[in-house]
Amino acid sequence: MSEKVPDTPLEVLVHLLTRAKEAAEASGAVPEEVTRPLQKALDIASGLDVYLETMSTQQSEPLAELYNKTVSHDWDQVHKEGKTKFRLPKECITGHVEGQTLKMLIHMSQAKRVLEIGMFTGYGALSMAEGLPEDGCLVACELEPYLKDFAQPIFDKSPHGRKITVRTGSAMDTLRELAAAGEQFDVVFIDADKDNYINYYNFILDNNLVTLRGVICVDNSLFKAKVYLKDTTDSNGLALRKFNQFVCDDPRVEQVIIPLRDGISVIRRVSAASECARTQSKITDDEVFRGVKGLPILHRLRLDGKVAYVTGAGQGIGRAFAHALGEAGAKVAVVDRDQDKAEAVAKELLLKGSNAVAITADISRSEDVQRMIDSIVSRWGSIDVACNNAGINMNSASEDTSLEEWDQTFNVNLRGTFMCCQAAGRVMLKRGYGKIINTASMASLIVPHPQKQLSYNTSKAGVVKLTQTLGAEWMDRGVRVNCISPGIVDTPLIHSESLRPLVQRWLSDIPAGRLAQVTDLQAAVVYLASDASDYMTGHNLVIEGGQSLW
Ligand SMILES: C[S@@+](CC[C@H](N)C(=O)[O-])C[C@H]1O[C@@H](n2cnc3c(N)ncnc32)[C@H](O)[C@@H]1O
Repeated sequence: MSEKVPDTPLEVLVHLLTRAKEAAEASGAVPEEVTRPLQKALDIASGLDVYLETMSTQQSEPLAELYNKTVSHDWDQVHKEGKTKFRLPKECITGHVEGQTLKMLIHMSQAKRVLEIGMFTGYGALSMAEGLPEDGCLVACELEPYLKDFAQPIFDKSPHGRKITVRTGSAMDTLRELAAAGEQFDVVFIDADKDNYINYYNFILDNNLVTLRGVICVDNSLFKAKVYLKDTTDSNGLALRKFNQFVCDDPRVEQVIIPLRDGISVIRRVSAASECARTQSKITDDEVFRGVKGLPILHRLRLDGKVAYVTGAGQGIGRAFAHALGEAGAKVAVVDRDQDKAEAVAKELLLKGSNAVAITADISRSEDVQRMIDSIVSRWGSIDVACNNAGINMNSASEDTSLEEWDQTFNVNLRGTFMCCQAAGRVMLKRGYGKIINTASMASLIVPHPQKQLSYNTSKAGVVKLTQTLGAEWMDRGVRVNCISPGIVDTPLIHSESLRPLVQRWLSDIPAGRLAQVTDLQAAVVYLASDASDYMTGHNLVIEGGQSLW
């Protein structure tokens, strides 16, 4: 069996230490003070890759199949038969630990679009695709059409394979086509012909192929240590040395070389503002250009560290609101009259990595409302976002509506919402900051029919007026009060026997042609909870698929 050619600085080290140890043993005259540390150095160096392999999360089945198929393939024969232009060494493959690293980077950067330059048999491509969200996509550039046919059947076996599109031909041609089509990527992985690395890199930056907050990763940037060994004559080693220096001197970016396998450079663009200052470009350097507090718009919607509560969060709209606020980074108190439901939703949030607590409270009882506010403040120190969502709906013809129904509806929908606004508002006014979001209803604007719900409609109209009044009164003290008015939401309630026949009737009244899903309302609550909506108060944000327009 031919000896394995060392492929990384560490493998070179192991190779050299092994040779030294063999020479020492053969000579028989090397003292123990030398052979013992030599053996220790060899153990450390030769154990590292094995340890990293063992301790990194195991590869998926399709990746394992891709790896085995690649390393057992006769690439020399394929080349001899003229099926590939170049002789491809199986060592080209990124492999398990590097694949897992790339997948992790994709997760961490929350990338949705990835570009790979140099796919080989697709190990890196599939690893990165595994880290992408369901609607993510990866474009892989590969010179050899043979490799596309090799990889595709295994991509097809993976649920992530459909995210990958392989573009065969010269990578530079593909880059030009992508740039002409205005494509942009969050992560670009350069792993093709080494002497073209600088050209790929410059083309990507000059044509904005990588997004402003994107990352370029470069493989083999240590090139078996040849980038820093003085006696290097190897053309690829010299190309990589030149490339690393070029990137290091490039004021457009920051870079770090991670000494994993044969080296991975991670390169990110520095802010546009400093690039403009450097090039003295004529720009209007204001918050529109830089972003408020330097944040791009999507980051301004984040709620990291904010304390929120949602009433009626045990199901339906409230549950969706609680998830949305948690996903945006807030700590969420999940409040419901039903303890089991509140606990179940709080558990869902905890499972997703949010900080959550369940609180049982009936918001029509003033002592429950105060207890809810006090327990949130004592647990998390304050309240930034109050989502007063709990409500009830009863149907009756107006001439038959009992005072009991009227009082019950108003006690929860309007009196309860007022008590929550007041108790949360007192905490917020003291700090001079807060966001109150009430759930009103499209019924505050129109009279939904044919169902009869006088007390519900009037209570929700009251919620809008409550919102407008508090919004105007508290705005100059830092507390914004807005409400969301959903149309008819598709909840299990709607499918009850009595309401089911009405659904068809409602649908003919909705320009959107469907009922609202609770997920249709989630972005609105995050927007109203975030600093991005700071200039908005007393607003009734109607989300009803156009129903109130007809
Ligand atoms: C090191 S391998 C890539 C390994 C791959 N990233 C992986 O995850 O296993 C380099 C690949 O780049 C391809 N390549 C080389 N020059 C190219 C070019 N000019 N355009 C496109 N692909 C190229 C080669 O055919 C080869 O498959």
